[in-house]
Amino acid sequence: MTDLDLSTLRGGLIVSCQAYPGEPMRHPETMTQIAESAVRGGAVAVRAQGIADVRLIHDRVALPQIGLWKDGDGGVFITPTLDHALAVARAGAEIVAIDGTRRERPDGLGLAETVRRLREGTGVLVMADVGSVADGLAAADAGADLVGTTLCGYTDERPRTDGPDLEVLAELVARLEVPVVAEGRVHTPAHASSCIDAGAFAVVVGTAITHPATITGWFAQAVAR
Ligand SMILES: CC(=O)N[C@H](C=O)[C@@H](O)[C@H](O)[C@H](O)COP(=O)(O)O
Repeated sequence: MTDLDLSTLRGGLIVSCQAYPGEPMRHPETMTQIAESAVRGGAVAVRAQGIADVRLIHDRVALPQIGLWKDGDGGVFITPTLDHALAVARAGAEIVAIDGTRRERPDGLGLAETVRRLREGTGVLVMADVGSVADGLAAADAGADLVGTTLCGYTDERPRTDGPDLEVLAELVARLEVPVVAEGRVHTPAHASSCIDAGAFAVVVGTAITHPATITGWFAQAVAR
């Protein structure tokens, strides 16, 4: 059962601390150090992937955590089943992020049933990662506590915008009562600020803060002649 007061996240920066399979930084200790650094920088919460990372960050970082478990990289892969979600909750995440699209889930459960059973079993809050306005409306109907624009540009419903998908963000903000979190391709402080201006409840930044290989690539490209 979480006693997280969501208002502590309002208007704040959430830092997503993730490394991908095969990468040098893919280690719970490393991701925990990144999360500890995010605390120093003023994050209000962190987001982390994988049971070992979620557990260690829960033990060591005194901030609320959005946990997820990525399984696979195509189709429904962000905490794809109820069992994945229960495991993330048991590892200590106060908020569990799950795929919140309208696509069929690998365990055949609907989103509403997944949300209900996850919440009943653990008392966590549920963040639905969505790829479109239609997804977001359906996820709120299904009972999600928060809706994130995380999957906009990663399903076939939206183009992959250069920067956050402000159009989906603003429309969800206008149409939903639950908090809408901006996530995905927030690459600069100006992007983050524009998400808040569009009404985001909070802004998640991953790559631009915690993924040095990509950031290095941006700079390498800028100096290339
Ligand atoms: C689509 C997908 O798999 N998104 C993942 C969700 O947890 C992460 O790989 C992203 O890094 C995260 O959403 C933050 O976004 P960005 O790294 O663009 O700031």
